[in-house]
Amino acid sequence: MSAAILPPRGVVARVPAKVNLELRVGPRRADGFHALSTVYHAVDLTDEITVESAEEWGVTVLGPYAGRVPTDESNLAMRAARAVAALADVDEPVHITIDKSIPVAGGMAGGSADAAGTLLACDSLWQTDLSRSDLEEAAAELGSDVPFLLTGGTAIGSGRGEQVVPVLTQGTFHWVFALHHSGLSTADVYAECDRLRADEDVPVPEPSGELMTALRAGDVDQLASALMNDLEPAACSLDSTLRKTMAAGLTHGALATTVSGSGPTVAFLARDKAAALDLMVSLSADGVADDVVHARGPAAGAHILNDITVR
Ligand SMILES: C[C@@](CO)(OP(=O)(O)O)[C@H](O)COP(=O)(O)OP(=O)(O)OC[C@H]1O[C@@H](n2ccc(N)nc2=O)[C@H](O)[C@@H]1O
Ligand SMILES: Nc1ncnc2c1ncn2[C@@H]1O[C@H](COP(=O)(O)OP(=O)(O)O)[C@@H](O)[C@H]1O
Repeated sequence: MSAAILPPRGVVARVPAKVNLELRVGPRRADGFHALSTVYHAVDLTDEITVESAEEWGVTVLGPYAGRVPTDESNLAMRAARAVAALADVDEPVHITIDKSIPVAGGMAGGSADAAGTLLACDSLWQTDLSRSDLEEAAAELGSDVPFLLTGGTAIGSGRGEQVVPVLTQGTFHWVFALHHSGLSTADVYAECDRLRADEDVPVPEPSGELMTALRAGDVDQLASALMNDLEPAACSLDSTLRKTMAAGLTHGALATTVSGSGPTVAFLARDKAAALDLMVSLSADGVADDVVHARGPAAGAHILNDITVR
């Protein structure tokens, strides 16, 4: 007698953080967003999202950054769960537990990552018949970089960042991230970027060929010379400590540095794992960041780890 196939009581998803290898910011559009050309790169610094059937809707956040994440309806994971319930016409409350390692408001899409992981976990828990494109559309409505976190790997983002095309990447790249727990508001950094470029004629951005060549070849030195982020001056203008952090990493042998997204996380590219670990020790000794972590890219996008079918 085959065991009955029980629907899962809970589902666990893992989702990566991201760094922007290239972030070209165009003019602000009529809808308030900026036209972007960016190259996203997922790294194996991850959050784990557990979604379980419950008597009422709720969110719990675990980990070192828990105190800085809302647990009401504004939580991006809760907004994602509500979105799947509405799309699939489901009325079954869930409790969402976020085991968080991705820094909050750090420029690594931490909240967007949780939204992407929860979209997948709820879709699996409720065994909906939503298509991948249904989930991608829901992701784009939750945030401009949420669709990339469903995809993972390395990809070109355009539009406001929600249009994602994967990019062929050879090899593994070793990164060191210098975290600043103060955080920066993404909207404030974009506004500061506009202020700093007020009298410039800002072109519609296009991806650079040098970066694509470096990624296809897995050439870390060519990648180092291709990193760029138009939001870097704005992030540094709002957080004056970033330039000191960036300089320290270069002094200690990082191949290159860039502010991750809207910051304040500072990303350093290392030649290999040994160089990354040495750089972590030096940066920690310098005291130029609140925390220093090593991560590798590219990493997989949001994916289901397992179903919890315990009754
Ligand atoms: C800056 C980037 C770079 O990848 O990442 P983070 O640093 O946030 O991780 C993204 O553009 C962030 O994406 P995301 O955080 O999803 O932004 P959204 O929630 O869509 O928008 C938040 C706010 O950022 C500004 N915004 C966002 C995207 C965009 N193309 N232009 C903008 O001007 C708008 O003020 C918007 O109200
Ligand atoms: N699940 C979540 N994880 C992190 N931040 C969240 C979450 N839900 C809502 N937020 C709010 O979203 C804001 C931006 O979060 P985050 O995506 O981490 O920033 P960034 O895009 O700079 O990485 C935070 O200030 C936080 O209050």
